[in-house]
Amino acid sequence: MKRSEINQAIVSSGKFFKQGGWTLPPQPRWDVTDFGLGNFKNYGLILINLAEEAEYCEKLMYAAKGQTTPSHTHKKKKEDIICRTGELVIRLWANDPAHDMGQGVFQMKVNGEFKDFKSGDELHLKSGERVTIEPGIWHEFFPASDECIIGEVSTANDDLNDNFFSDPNIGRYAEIDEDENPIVKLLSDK
Ligand SMILES: O=C[C@@H](O)[C@@H](O)[C@H](O)CO
Repeated sequence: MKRSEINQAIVSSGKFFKQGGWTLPPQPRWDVTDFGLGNFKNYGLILINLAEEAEYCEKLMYAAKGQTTPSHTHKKKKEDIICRTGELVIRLWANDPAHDMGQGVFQMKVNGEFKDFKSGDELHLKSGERVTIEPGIWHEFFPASDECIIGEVSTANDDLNDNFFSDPNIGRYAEIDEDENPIVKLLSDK
């Protein structure tokens, strides 16, 4: 992923956050990723780590229509994914969709109430709605609206060691082609 694309993503998502009244903290901890796939328009996510403590974590995220966060799971982290602005689609599986034949049946909390799901089901979250994802549940998400602000409130976050993707070609952080100077230092920058 080119540094110019990262810079542009920070500027355009920053405008959208501002427009929606989401004031960012001083020195936001930006994390912009194409999941190592080199196709940010289709596989991309912009994250800001708001709180990172040993017990809990909070993130604010942005995705534009067409950008999927590919299927993955966490072994330790339990998280609420919250649609803050726009509409978000989340696909859920009981097992790795690379191997799951759609037999898994499970329950998950949506807006605090248990609902039944089977592997591959899509959940549409409108602004203000949330889903509680238990460790071991596989999920991918993408906006149904042109742009989407997504919240995450979770137990401890460890992006280096607790993200397991279905696609073995995926890496959590982007490989960066330094075609221009960074406008901010990313979490993944040395
Ligand atoms: O589901 C998404 C989240 O867990 C993100 O916080 C994670 O960084 C995506 O790899």
